[in-house]
Amino acid sequence: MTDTFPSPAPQAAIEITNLSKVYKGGKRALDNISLSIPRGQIYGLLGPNGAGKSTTINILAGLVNKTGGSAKIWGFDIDQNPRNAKNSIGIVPQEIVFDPFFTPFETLENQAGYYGVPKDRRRSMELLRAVHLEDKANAYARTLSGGMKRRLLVAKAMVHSPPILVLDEPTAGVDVQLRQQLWAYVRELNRQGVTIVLTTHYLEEAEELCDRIGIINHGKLITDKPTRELIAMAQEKVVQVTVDRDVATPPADPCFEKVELSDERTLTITYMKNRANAGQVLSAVQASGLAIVDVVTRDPDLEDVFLNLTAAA
Ligand SMILES: Nc1ncnc2c1ncn2[C@@H]1O[C@H](COP(=O)(O)OP(=O)(O)OP(=O)(O)O)[C@@H](O)[C@H]1O
Repeated sequence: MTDTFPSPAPQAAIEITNLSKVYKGGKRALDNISLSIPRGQIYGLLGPNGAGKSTTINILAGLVNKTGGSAKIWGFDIDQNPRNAKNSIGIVPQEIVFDPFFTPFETLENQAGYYGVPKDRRRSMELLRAVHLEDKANAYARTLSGGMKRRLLVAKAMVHSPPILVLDEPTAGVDVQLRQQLWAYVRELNRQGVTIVLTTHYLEEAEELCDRIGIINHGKLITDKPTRELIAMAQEKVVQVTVDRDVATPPADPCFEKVELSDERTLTITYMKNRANAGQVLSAVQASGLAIVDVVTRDPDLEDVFLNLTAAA
């Protein structure tokens, strides 16, 4: 598939430089964002409600006019080369919008026509199969469930075989099983060389899927790092220690950030990994006269990082 993509094949699939957006009425939705999304990755754009994620994507889609900065899609500047920029990207919007009187097959054929894909190069049935809608090919779109409509939107975004697929909150309202199917397809596209950009509220989803994550808050990019590095930034660690007898008052120690009694014999201790390590924490428990029977640790996850970063910004 990759060799059918438009050239040049740049290092960055998307390059955003000092991008700003002030809406009519004065709302500054994006404040000087610079971001480079590497080719071939699954990139997650995260942020709380109203952070500016959809604004960023809508600028790339040509649906919202930026008020400052520039953006390149697959090396094509969205102002200087809008046609090639548009042909290089497929966008799955947050809102479900279809003409309800067309069937899924017709919807894809119409979209292919819009992009000027010749009839012999169209892949409508193949795409419907890929998103598990083959048996609905000739049903009216209005009879599809919400999850089916969303999968049809993904197929619709891929009719012109773009090298970049952007999904704006693709799994909102999609049940767990369909979500898994959707991600399996997205992963498959990525394996075929398609760069994926997605926005999501589901941190677990981003953590599981994305190679790299950018976090936007109040229109500013507050971090942009490989997922693993981001998770390593979480400083809070939690260790649960089961001891050999009932405890009335939990022990105190300077290396504990917080200590709670989860039950009579279980201490839940939070410590900062830049200031203490598990060995020190356990020694402190033993030094208080308690013998340790069991230890369970919990690794920090993206949620910890996200909360820390968005609270600090
Ligand atoms: N057409 C508009 N006119 C004025 N303000 C807008 C418009 N669209 C969005 N905004 C504002 O710009 C800010 C960013 O909105 P945006 O939709 O980009 O955020 P988001 O990160 O996608 O949020 P969500 O996850 O809720 O979709 C918000 O404060 C929003 O209210």
